[in-house]
Amino acid sequence: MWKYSNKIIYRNVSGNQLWFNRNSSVGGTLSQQTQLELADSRIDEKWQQARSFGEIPGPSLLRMLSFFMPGGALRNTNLIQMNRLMREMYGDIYCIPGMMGKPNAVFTYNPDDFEMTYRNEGVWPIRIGLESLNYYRKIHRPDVFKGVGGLASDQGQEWADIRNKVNPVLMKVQNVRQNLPQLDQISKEFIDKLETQRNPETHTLTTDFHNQLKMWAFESISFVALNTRMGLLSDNPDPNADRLAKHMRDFFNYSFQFDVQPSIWTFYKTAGFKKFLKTYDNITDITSNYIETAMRGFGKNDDGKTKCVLEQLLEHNKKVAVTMVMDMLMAGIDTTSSACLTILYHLARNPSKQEKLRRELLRILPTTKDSLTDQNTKNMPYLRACIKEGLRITSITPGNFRITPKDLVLSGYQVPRGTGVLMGVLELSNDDKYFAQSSEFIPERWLKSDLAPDIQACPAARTRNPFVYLPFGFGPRTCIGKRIAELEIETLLVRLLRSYKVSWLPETPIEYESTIILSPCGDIRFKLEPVGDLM
Ligand code: HEM
Repeated sequence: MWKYSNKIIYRNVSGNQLWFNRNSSVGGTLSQQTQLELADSRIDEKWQQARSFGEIPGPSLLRMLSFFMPGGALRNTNLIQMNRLMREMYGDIYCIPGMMGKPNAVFTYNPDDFEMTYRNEGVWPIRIGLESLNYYRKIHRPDVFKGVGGLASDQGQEWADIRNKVNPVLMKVQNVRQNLPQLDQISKEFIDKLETQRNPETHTLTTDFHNQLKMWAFESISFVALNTRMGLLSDNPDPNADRLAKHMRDFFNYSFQFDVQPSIWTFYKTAGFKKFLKTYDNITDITSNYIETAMRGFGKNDDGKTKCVLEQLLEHNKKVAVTMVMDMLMAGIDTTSSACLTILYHLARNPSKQEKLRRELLRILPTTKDSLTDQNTKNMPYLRACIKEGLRITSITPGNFRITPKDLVLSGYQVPRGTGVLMGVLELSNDDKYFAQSSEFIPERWLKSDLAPDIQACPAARTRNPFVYLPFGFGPRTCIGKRIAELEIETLLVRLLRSYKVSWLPETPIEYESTIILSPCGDIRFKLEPVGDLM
């Protein structure tokens, strides 16, 4: 049982002591929403034998701040570089002191710690997410959201209330797969558009491929969430869809600035933060209008068909539907497009693997005019292995976060409840200790059995520890869009690699910027050479 009481745990870096301030909050959001159990402290033998929290390596608050000053070790680094440098300085477990109302955060690169953290996260895992969104919905616009913060930012019972409602709608494979024909149609239109932007002599594109992929991802997720075609892949997109796409881009940039980077907005609403609130307003207004329009069409001509995602969400109530649709749009564009681009890049750099995959795809779609169906997409083991392998090498979410509701022993240290635990999974999934030849793209490590004489399963190249590969997170709070993302990515990759032989043109590897996810950046150029039909 969770009780109403908070404590903040200060860490005395120079000594071994801990001291508690019971009336303070553990993070602004958390203090309002989730109360950490205040049971007796752990006294079992394992806990008592563990080294104290204060002994975990790591900088003091002042030293941490100095790292970001001119000439400091972490000045101008992105999140990935920052974590790597900190790991070099302090080792596989270190602690960063809490600042600006945030709790202390322990960073760990030990899979046993990941397992311990997830196994003890309870039924209402705490992952502090977009605090700006929580502020917007609960404090700035209670008139619209009436106390609902949404999946990404609510905690405790409030989070569980929404999650229980939307799990059957979004996590049930069959319910999500009913969108296959339309997602396939969207992917076909994407290819048709690429054809108009492709130079038939050089086989290169005249437009920004990453941006086109974002439009595909937007069109796909908005169809699933709103049952509406936005027309973003056509020459005449709906003007509101165009505006929404722009606000979504702004949301991503602002969110990095105000939710990830240190910011004073919780104390003082800067002009930049006010613009962010305006962006949230625009997204809310446009999304609500789309929902109203879609609702007017429901009930007509449905001929007993399975209800679409939006109709199913509206059956719970409109508040849940508006919140969830917005969350799907905000979480489902950059993630899916970045993941697709990443997997495509690895296939482009590994032509022999791409050829093996194409053999599978030619069986599924002998001609590009054929459609994808439940039947012909059932058996795509090599494609699924390629997707896993791409996300292993570059998990676009490089780590995951929990506030532990229980006292834990991590890597031999006491970690008191209320502490943030950051699990650096990307580093481990690229470590030869866990995946043999970890820098190589070997989809065969994910196969259960041999597919052909030249496609032999190699599970020995894979770690036995399941906590070292978790691109969609773990447990009751795992990504709610996982099924949708998988369906979208599979559909697009089948269409793209069935239509073109893809190669990577730049001399240098793909680069990433780390914002709220890892996003490909810099010189992104592919060569797309058409592949003919079998007959
Ligand atoms: C390749 C694409 C994607 C990746 C790699 C990804 C990854 C993740 C991860 C790692 C989490 C945290 C899970 C945890 O804490 O255990 C998460 C949460 C979430 N994702 Fe995704 N995601 C993707 C696509 C999507 C899509 C398409 C949607 C839209 C429905 C979505 C919606 C969400 C939401 C709403 C949450 C918060 C869930 C909660 O706290 O209950 N994601 N995602």
